Amino acid sequence: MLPAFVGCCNELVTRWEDHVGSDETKEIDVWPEFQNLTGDVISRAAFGSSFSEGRRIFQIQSEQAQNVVKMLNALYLPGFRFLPMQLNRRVKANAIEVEALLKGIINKREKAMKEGNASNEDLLGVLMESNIAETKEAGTAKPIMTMDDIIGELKLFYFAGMDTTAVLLTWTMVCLSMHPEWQDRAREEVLQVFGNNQPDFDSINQLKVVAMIMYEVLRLYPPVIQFDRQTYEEVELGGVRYPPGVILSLPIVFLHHDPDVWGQDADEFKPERFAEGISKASRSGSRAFFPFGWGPRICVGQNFALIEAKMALSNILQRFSFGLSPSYMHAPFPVSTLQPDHGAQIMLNKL
Ligand code: HEM
Repeated sequence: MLPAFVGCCNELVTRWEDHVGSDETKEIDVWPEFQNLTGDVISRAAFGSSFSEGRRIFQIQSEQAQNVVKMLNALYLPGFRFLPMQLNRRVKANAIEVEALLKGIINKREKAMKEGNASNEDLLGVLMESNIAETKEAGTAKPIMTMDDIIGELKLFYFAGMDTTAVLLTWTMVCLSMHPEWQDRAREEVLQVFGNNQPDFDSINQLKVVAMIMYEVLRLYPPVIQFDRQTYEEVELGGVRYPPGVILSLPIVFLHHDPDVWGQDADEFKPERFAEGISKASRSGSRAFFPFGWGPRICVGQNFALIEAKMALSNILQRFSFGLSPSYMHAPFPVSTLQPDHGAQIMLNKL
């Protein structure tokens, strides 16, 4: 996965350098930039050499997420989604195109595996190899994971892994623009650890200030603002008995802003609260901080996301200083993730 991170981050900062050119300072909307970055990273990590086909998939998946939000915000009428309205037709056409693209990639890989010249270093390779191994172990002719299962897993990785990390990076740039003293501290640390060399996997964990900043951004602007659980048997919670089938919502964003847990300065950007780790940051220990969920279904991509975000931020801090553009309007808005409603316009200065 590391070459995917390094290659994509380098492309991003080189493009930004070209964008600033010989000007002293130049505006850029970092929100679509980070969507492209995280889409590229997930495409390379998932599909390796089929990266350009992967890119088309993430464009469609992004559009699908917006379409779903449009549908949820529309007046609900039973059966409405089956009518041949423009939005319904678009959603259906998108779903067909993604399935066809994914089937094409999987078939190509299957053929290459049979011919013995496929790499299993990407997610698709890992999924297909483990499927073959598990099917052999089970001694059945029918594969354990069907084509539809593999397609479902790949789609999930796009949905789960792209916009989430893009919003983390976007709010980090916004917060560091609003708090230049933390931007300076982060840059100092990055330069101390990496100098002007390419940030590498082994040393990324030495970044303590950057980690504190990322946690504080994840607390204030959790990319996923709530998650749900459904009771499968009768349970008692906080003195209330719930029958099976009840959906319970955990509002991450409210808990992350609760003054009883975080103190009266709960709404302020103060990365120093994480100086001694997550468990000492709040009055409730680590129980009040769950940007990646909790329990057996906790986010499987959390390390992937944090390494990717730290690597991208380190590359940016090595080359640029930045601040908010006068055109920036602060409007966090929950779409499928907590996104900047009017973009995130940042003024970049080459160092
Ligand atoms: C800052 C970035 C990210 C955040 C905040 C985030 C957050 C979350 C949350 C809250 C959940 C639900 C957990 C639960 O129900 O307890 C989740 C699930 C998941 N995430 Fe992430 N995620 C991020 C990045 C990623 C990345 C980069 C990937 C893939 C490479 C990924 C893959 C997944 C998958 C596959 C699931 C479903 C796990 C399951 O149901 O077992 N996520 N994520």
